[in-house]
Amino acid sequence: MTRAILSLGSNLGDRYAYLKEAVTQLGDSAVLMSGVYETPPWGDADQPAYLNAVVLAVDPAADPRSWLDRVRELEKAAGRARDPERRFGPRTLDVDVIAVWRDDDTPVLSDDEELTLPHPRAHLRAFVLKPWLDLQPYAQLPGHGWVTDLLNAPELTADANALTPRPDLPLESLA
Ligand SMILES: Nc1ncnc2c1ncn2[C@@H]1O[C@H](COP(=O)(O)OP(=O)(O)OP(=O)(O)O)[C@@H](O)[C@H]1O
Ligand SMILES: Nc1nc2c(c(=O)[nH]1)N=C(CO)CN2
Repeated sequence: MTRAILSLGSNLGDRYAYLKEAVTQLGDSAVLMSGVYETPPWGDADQPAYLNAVVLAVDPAADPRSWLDRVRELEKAAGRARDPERRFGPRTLDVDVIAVWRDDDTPVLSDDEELTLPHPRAHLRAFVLKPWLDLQPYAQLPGHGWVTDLLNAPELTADANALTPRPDLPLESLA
């Protein structure tokens, strides 16, 4: 059994519908959903604002690799509309595997290009860290320490302050 923190993002089309559909497809494995946040684009400024959220997913049958297979399926179902020339460009749905833990709570570490764990840019992204804290105030990002310390780092202050909670767009009731 493994549990995973997954991050969801969308900035094209009906953004909320894409997030809801992803949670619905995760089904019983989606155990906890964060609030949804409206977030300015990170990494490539010339695109619309994103909706972002984080999900704690648990599955007795999932090995680390199967989380990657699942997120690819979710992105495929959302049409994966994105420009291959723009690495951090707009997309209907982006689902990243942020970190995975085994049953005994040990984190899965991987430097495989296909599945790097923890996600190599998670510690730089307020749009991942802030929603994650909603779910787990004492969360630690393996190899990087407390999520709250990462979010409060001076380099992330501007990004953290620019996140807007969207309580009008709940995901909790969908699982
Ligand atoms: N932890 C991870 N979660 C999701 N994909 C990963 C991870 N580690 C490596 N990858 C690989 O990254 C590839 C590109 O993924 P994706 O299209 O989501 O990247 P991106 O959205 O452009 O950038 P980012 O991963 O920084 O959000 C995927 O095909 C996948 O195999
Ligand atoms: N705010 C925000 N910015 C992004 C996001 C995202 O989910 N939210 N995803 C990206 C894909 O790599 C690039 N930039």
